[in-house]
Amino acid sequence: MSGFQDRVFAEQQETVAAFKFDEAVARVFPDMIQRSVPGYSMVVSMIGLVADRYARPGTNIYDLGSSLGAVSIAMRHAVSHENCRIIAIDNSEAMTERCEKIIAEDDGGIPVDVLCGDIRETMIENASVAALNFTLQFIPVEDRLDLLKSIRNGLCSGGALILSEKLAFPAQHQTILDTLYYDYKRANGYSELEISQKRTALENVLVPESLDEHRERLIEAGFRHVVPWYQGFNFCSLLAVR
Ligand SMILES: Nc1ncnc2c1ncn2[C@@H]1O[C@H](C[S@+](CC[C@H]([NH3+])C(=O)[O-])CC(=O)[O-])[C@@H](O)[C@H]1O
Ligand SMILES: O=C(O)C(=O)Cc1ccccc1
Repeated sequence: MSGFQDRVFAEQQETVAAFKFDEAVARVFPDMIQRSVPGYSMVVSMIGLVADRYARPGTNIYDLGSSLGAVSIAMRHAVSHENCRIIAIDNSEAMTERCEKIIAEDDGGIPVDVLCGDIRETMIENASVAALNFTLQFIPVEDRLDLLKSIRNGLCSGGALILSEKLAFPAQHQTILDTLYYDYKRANGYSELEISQKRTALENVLVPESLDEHRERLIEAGFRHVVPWYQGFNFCSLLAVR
């Protein structure tokens, strides 16, 4: 994967525009996400492991909001079942163009289709596994339930959704976790200016919700079990089983 350093918010901007997954972000994305999401690499590789447990032969495996395809690559190396197909979808052309090339250079066994499109308009079918790895947080809150229902309806019985998100907490815990999260960013080389400009850019774009809100919505969408399996500061990952 490309080795460009994330300097997207390094220079003072007169007005900070809303965060977009454009060319500038896609170019530095591996560095940006690695330095911005505690436990990102581990979560991605664990998704491979979880996918192999829930995948069924002859089914589809969805990577929703795939960015550069890190989750698709982890899954295609970890899943051992016959005749599976991975479908990686993202609505950023800058991401899917790069993702196509990265997937083409990877030697994993399972075919991966990279599609540029909106996951809210994508038909999920014959699926045993779906991953929303830090994607649902960018979907407008009012659209989240319908998306989860469409995933649930496309999953076979016993199929799994892996949902990773930045979480919101009650005020006192939020303060503690925000402090630790900014420490994490600083420890990864981000300046105060970068931290503050990115925070502004993400306002109303990345909208975190509480663990209870996620749990309740997943149950309302028809998932039987919701199991939190990872938390690093304010980031978590849940396994929801149909
Ligand atoms: N409506 C939408 N339809 C399709 N894609 C969307 C939509 N909205 C946002 N996206 C896409 O969701 C991705 C979210 S990043 C996922 C990381 C990846 N999963 C990873 O494991 O590396 C998370 C982050 O950057 O924190 C971006 O590529 C958006 O273009
Ligand atoms: O940087 C942040 O504040 C985040 O919440 C994580 C992130 C990572 C990559 C793109 C957008 C947000």
